[in-house]
Amino acid sequence: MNIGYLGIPGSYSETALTEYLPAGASKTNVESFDSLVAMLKSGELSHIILPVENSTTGMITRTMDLLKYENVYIVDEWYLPIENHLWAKSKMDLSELTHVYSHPEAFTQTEDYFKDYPNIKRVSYTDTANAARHVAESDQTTYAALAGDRAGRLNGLVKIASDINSEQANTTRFFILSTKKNEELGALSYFYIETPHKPGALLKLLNIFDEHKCNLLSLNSRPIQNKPFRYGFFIEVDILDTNLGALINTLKTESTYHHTFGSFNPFRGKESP
Ligand SMILES: O=C(O)C(=O)Cc1ccccc1
Repeated sequence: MNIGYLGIPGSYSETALTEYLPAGASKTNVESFDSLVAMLKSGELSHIILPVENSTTGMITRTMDLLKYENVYIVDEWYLPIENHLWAKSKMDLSELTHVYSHPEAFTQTEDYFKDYPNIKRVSYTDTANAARHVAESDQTTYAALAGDRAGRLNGLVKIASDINSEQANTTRFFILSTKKNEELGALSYFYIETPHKPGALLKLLNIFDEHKCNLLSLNSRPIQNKPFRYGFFIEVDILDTNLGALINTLKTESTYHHTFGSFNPFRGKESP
């Protein structure tokens, strides 16, 4: 098992993967979400880990949108509590700060904090750990990185602002994906479905879940590319009392496009060492 993750050691994806990693599996660092999906499809990686949902900001569309039309499946999930900190080369006053480097997802989670610092320029970087490395290697003492503890410490930086998330309980959910479905059924399933553009189409779809005794866990609508103001739906359900095969067959009758991301078991928490 060779699992690809975004960034370099210390990134949130790598931290989640280090906690998740099954015995004997290896980690491969990759520069972008697109490359991770491409390397999974080509067979270069057997699995990838992607951040997919955040407790503060909801579905992470920049990853989920990459999966809609691919034959990839969710085999497991992991939850990582995330504290974003500001890291610089040395102790400094926040008023001296000119640039903050980070992954866009970390900026989304800390939006409120930066309202008080309108002069600080936020610069997108490949991942939070690479942003920390960039600040460590730069000559500029007015630069900082927005990143987690491991990224800051691994790059020898100094914390200048601690836990600046907009919400206190900030947790990110990760999916572990493969091109092979789990052989055994898990308790959860996840779908992406496009319906005919007709009155009642979504209602018909939701009725199917009801008829198959599925507890709906989440529903997110996303614009369909090149079809302005038309939407597809990501739907997550509990399938404990459901015949998944029968459910999928019925869903197909009411959808113009349908992908089932297999089924998987819910996160049970970190095992104690
Ligand atoms: O940039 C990282 O460290 C990542 O792994 C992406 C990310 C950023 C913020 C929250 C979760 C994942």
